[in-house]
Amino acid sequence: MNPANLVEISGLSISFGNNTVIDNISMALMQGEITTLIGPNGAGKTTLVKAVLGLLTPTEGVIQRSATLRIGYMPQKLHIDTTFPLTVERFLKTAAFASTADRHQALQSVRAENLLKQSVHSLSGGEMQRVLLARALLRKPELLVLDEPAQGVDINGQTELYKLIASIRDKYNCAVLMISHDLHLVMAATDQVICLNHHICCSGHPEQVSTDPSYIELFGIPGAEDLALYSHHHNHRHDNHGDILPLPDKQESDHTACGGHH
Ligand SMILES: Nc1ncnc2c1ncn2[C@@H]1O[C@H](COP(=O)(O)OP(=O)(O)OP(=O)(O)O)[C@@H](O)[C@H]1O
Repeated sequence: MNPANLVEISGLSISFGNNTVIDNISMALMQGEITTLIGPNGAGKTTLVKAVLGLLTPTEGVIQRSATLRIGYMPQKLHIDTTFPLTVERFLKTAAFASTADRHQALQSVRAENLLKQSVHSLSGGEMQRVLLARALLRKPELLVLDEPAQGVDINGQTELYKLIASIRDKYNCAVLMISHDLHLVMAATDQVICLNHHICCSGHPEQVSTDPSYIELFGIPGAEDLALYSHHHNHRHDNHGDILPLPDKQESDHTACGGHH
């Protein structure tokens, strides 16, 4: 394993019965780098994240983690019984073992110190996400895993949240692996984008991915035709289920192909 990597994935496939959800994926997560997983519903993003967390066993392939890797995980949603009175402070106490100073520091890192005594039930979408992020930070993670961190947050709050995630990466020098549906919002705060549709359709810096034909095919950016597309060799296309089909002919391949790394 390369010592610069915290996690190294090679040839990973995960199937549920006959359904291959992750198909021969290789990638690495590096210290200090933000990796964003992007892909349509059902593409396998959460499955891949669960495998990285060690919650799912690979059907094929290997996931290597650095020996003492500490992971902080922020779930997509947390359902808390509304009849159960719970302040942010108590909520954070239920997470990892942490001192009062640690809790204050974590809340400070997400700019939510003022919420300490507030009920979790009265938080806005954006505030709740910050508290969940603070909770993930209590473990002093080397790898922070975030499943759609901006879900339920209004558009201004989303931009703020992604900036916050980038500042947390700077402060903790941790790796970040996050799932997002919105590349243009995360662009400024991402080093590596992996466009997933069971296999890796394309990957690289966000600018590169956002102009990749396979990304445009999946997400249909308005006005994509006006973008200067960078071209590369396409060797397949997808049907509506994301399954791989051979290219029908050369002309059609420009708009239906999924190229990039395999
Ligand atoms: N434990 C499981 N057993 C059987 N099928 C599963 C299981 N977990 C996930 N799947 C299936 O795997 C596919 C990928 O699911 P996954 O949740 O990884 O997708 P996703 O990319 O995160 O989707 P979304 O964007 O909708 O959250 C789906 O078709 C799902 O039904």
